[in-house]
Amino acid sequence: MATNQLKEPPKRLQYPLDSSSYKLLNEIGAGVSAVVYKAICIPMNSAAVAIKSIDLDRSRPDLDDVRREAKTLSLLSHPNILKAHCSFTVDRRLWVVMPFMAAGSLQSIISHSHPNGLTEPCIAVVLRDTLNALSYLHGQGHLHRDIKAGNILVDTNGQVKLADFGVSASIYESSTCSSLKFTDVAGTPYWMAPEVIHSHTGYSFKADIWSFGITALELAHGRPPLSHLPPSKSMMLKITKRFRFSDLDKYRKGNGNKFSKAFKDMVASCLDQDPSKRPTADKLLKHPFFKNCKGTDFLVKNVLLGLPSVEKRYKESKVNEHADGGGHNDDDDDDDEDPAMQVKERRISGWNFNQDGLELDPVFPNDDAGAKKSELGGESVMRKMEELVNVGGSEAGNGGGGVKKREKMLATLNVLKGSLEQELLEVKFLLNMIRGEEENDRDQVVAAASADHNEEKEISMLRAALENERKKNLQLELQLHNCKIQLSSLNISN
Ligand SMILES: Nc1ncnc2c1ncn2[C@@H]1O[C@H](COP(=O)(O)OP(=O)(O)OP(=O)(O)O)[C@@H](O)[C@H]1O
Repeated sequence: MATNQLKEPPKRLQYPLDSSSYKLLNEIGAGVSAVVYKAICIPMNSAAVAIKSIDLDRSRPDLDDVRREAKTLSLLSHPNILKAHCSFTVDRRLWVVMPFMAAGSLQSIISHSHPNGLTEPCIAVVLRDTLNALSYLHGQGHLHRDIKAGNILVDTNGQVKLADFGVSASIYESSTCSSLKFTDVAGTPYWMAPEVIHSHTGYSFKADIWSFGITALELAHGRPPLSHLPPSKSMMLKITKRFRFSDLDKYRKGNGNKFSKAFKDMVASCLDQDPSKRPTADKLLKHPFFKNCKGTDFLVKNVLLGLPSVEKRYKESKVNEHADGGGHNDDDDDDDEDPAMQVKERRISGWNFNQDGLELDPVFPNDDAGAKKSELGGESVMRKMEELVNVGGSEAGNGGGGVKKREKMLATLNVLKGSLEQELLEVKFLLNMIRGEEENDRDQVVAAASADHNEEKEISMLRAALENERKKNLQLELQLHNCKIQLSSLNISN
């Protein structure tokens, strides 16, 4: 009606920007550099709020970036996006005041009540609403950069909202946009897309889609893939370099069969190694998996009913953590391992999604597996090339058969070339990692002046590792060079 159209839009309530207007009630969560509290806002009729208090010394944000981001955020509005009421600094902490989502995050729900994951119809509701939020964000030209169950919040009425947008983007990212810096502050890179780990090109919309796929696995299995690996400063190396077989067994749940083909297909499309092949959020929303998706009341009946409050769950999780002896040891590094265990480790060059098992499979450099990615290690590449050259020489004058052989060689050499290029990228990535760690250690040694023996030992070990990687790099460049010569000579003779 005309009268309705003339009505002023409801004014947004301005939450006070001073800490004395708020009363902190309980701690309800904690991340690497932030603590989340349930609180009340006294001048707002004691309305319940959640306050994320971020340690600015640990997260080193550019406050101008935070302000700019907050301003952009205030212009966004979507039912599935949690918008902060306001933010302000309190000493060396940034307080982000948000609506209180009484059921907490999906991560806290599954870790408390569904350790083996949610059922598919519940997953569908959560993922559909998350995709609605993502589709809106991407449509407005924004990335989320931190999609995970810990950032999907639920209210008691089953409403699902994506949180931490903007805050994570500007606070947790260094201005140089180096994805490796992520390990300093944000903890675990389990949700990171391969292109974000392996290159310095940074984030794209499709990296959000990869994280969305990992979140689907997290909701289905109760935790993200590889999360049993202890968090430590070498986390990135652990993910990209070595893999313990005992961990592989622990990780395998063997429950891939309980999931529908539609779900597996939807996750597989998000976890394509090639970002350009991953669907957009809009396209995903049309996937058959979301057909006949239930409403939010379904979540209330099947997940929220009987669930203890978020504060109670957090308290219990703290008690359990203490009983377990504090969980993972941060300094846990496989280098101290029993030598027998080390033998069981192999370098890995990446991860492939295993659609049937609904899990990630490690890719080992020496696996032949169709030689479609970087599975070929340096030595076997050389052997393969020698074989090819020998075959090529003896077949050269054999008319039609020779041409066919040559085409086959050409195709194989192209695969080898691709494989070497990828291997080279990975070695470069490792070199950067090692250089970064070496620099950090060097700073610490200078600061510690008296320098204890262990650190020096560690540095020399890192130097040796760096030297090894350098040699390997050289060798790979050489092999690549030979491969290119081989290819161009074949192209010319064809
Ligand atoms: N607005 C909110 N309402 C209710 N609970 C919340 C709210 N924000 C966060 N929480 C709870 O606090 C927990 C920790 O939040 P935080 O944002 O620190 O989580 P995280 O994303 O897992 O950590 P990090 O972002 O540091 O990796 C969440 O898992 C959730 O249960």
